[in-house]
Amino acid sequence: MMSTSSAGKRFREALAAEKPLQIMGTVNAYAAMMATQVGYKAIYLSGAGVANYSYGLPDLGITSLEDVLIDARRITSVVDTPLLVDIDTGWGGAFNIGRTVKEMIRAGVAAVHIEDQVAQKRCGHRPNKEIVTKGEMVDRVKAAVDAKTDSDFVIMARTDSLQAEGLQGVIDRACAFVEAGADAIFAEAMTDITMYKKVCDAVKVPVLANITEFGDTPYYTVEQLREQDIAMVLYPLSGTRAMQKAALAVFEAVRKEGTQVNVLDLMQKRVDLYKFLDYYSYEDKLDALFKSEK
Ligand SMILES: C[C@](O)(C(=O)O)[C@H](CC(=O)O)C(=O)O
Ligand SMILES: [Mg+2]
Repeated sequence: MMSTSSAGKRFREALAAEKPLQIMGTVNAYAAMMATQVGYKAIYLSGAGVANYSYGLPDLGITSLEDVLIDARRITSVVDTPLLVDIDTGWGGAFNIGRTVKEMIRAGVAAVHIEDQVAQKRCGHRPNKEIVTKGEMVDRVKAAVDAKTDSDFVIMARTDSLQAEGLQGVIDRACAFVEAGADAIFAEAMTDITMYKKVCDAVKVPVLANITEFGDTPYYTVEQLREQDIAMVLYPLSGTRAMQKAALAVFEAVRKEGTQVNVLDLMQKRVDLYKFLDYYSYEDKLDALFKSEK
């Protein structure tokens, strides 16, 4: 049963129900179904995920609004779980950002995060990131907030400023973005757990911690982050990275050994696939249809 309440409202309900809210990255519709059935109350479409795995491109601001919308729509078509989407820098000036927000809401997305990097952005956990001025990012946030057609839709402002401006820069920016109407803050690439509390204390909106792998942030637990007052924990690509590693092992084994028998354990079984897809109920309907035609 698809829900009738707005996706933004469902995201806010999830935030109220779980602290910190675990947000699991789901690179495609099927991953979204699995994460939902495992019990995640919110899911995520990663910009890096779309670029890397849907388009075979690095996460450098090369993909566009429509590229991300295609993947977002596929997810919102099959699950009600509120979806947070990475819109990078919003893909342009104020009018572009406004259009991005409206299209995301139309696509059934619950929340987006927009960041203060230059258009030619990098992954948040890479060196030499360049950021726009606080004023320019405030304009981005205002354009995003202004474009909301659902007041419950969540605009999360991400700041990549730790590298260039230190923690004080992060805090100053976060406060300015909240002032401009941001509903939540994404404190990107924090390097020490105590930084989170300082950001949370400075702003009165929910703050997200990105616990991505192989980056600048240690693997803080939900428990540790709760103590810092963090409201959301993001795992943008955890399942996806595991999928790629398993697939590579299978590709290599079949090529080398001429059979897949030694890598079957890396694969999801047909019965499990069908369970997550609710395949059997489709088959039952099909059987009933054919029977009634006889
Ligand atoms: C969250 C992120 O923006 C993403 O696109 O998933 C990336 C994640 C990553 O590269 O590990 C980021 O942190 O920049
Ligand atoms: Mg990203």
